Amino acid sequence: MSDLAPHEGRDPVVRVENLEKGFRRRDGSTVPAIDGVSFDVGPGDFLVLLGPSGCGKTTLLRSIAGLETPDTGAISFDGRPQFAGDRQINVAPEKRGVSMVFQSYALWPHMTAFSNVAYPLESRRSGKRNKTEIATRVRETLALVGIGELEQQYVAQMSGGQQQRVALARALVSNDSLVLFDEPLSNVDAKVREQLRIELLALQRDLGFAAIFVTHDQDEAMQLGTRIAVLQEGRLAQLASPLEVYTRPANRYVAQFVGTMNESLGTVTAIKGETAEVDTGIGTLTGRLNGDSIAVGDRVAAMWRPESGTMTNTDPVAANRLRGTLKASMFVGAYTEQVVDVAGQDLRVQVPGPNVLDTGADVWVEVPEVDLLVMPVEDT
Ligand SMILES: Nc1ncnc2c1ncn2[C@@H]1O[C@H](COP(=O)(O)OP(=O)(O)OP(=O)(O)O)[C@@H](O)[C@H]1O
Repeated sequence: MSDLAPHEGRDPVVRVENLEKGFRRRDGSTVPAIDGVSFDVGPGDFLVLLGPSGCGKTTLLRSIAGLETPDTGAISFDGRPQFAGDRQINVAPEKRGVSMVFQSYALWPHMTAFSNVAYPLESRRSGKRNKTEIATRVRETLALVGIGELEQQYVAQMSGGQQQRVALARALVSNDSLVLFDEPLSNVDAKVREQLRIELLALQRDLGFAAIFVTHDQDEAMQLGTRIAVLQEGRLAQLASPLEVYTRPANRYVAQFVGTMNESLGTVTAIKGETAEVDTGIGTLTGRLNGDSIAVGDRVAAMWRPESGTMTNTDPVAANRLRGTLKASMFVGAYTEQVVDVAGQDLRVQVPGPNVLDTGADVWVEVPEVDLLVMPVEDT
């Protein structure tokens, strides 16, 4: 899959073309960590690379930073080649003019916040700035990420959240047009993580840099990304807006990985226009075709999201009525997550407010046709 598009006459901030990178295993086999990936990142884009462990996110990000050398393909920044396999071009990381924030912070613990943040300016562009200019810029940046008062504190004496703010300041201090993030929020607790996400988005919008952000956390991807690239064994399974990835997943792998899906496997018994009827172990389900070339007799997955279903104790009239027993009810605050046993399969339904039915009650689950996706099963 490719996502190269013209950007109104100007070069994209990042262009990745047909990138490939394999790692040799001890047994002599090769793992294709990046397998023919192409995409553009425009000015101000926030691209999230999402996927499970081992799908190639970090290798792709490190290749863009210049910390990993791809086998073939090309990477350019603003039209300037950084890597070109066929032309032996491979610009050194420190010459690429990008900043990176790591999961491990990668700070010097026995140096102050100020010294850590000043480092890129002193090492990379010392010729252009004098000491006073550097100090002003460092202080501005520390204030920007909310730790102006900690400038003389040693990093080793800071909380995880404060250290990650120092790492963020160090990435922003050079004012690069591209900042790369490798799971930067996974070592801080849930509340701090949430706060840092909000601040990061505001900073990115205000400063206007393009971001590429690696995560395996689909909530984080949905919250941060202007676009999400879902990776599957080194390939791009889908690259689209969070809304599109959620409502029109490109395949079953994406549907299963992003958000929660109820899934019943079955066989197509009829197709009418964009709608298919599927014979499943829990009854006949009707939904939207989500995939090319699905035919009668094909093995498919009927999938729908917990918030698309409704649960009642009276027989509904519409299609996709499923009779079951309320197995569990979990009040989560904004909604109640219901688990309904339908012919031995646990289905999840989210209903607003608290539950009014007793566990063990006979219930009906109803799913609108438009919210049920019929997907091929052979492509995962
Ligand atoms: N230095 C290496 N030597 C050999 N194999 C490697 C090396 N680095 C990565 N791999 C392999 O390449 C594949 C992609 O790894 P990568 O770290 O990019 O995945 P990831 O999606 O970032 O995973 P995680 O979320 O766990 O960091 C995996 O199969 C991994 O085992």
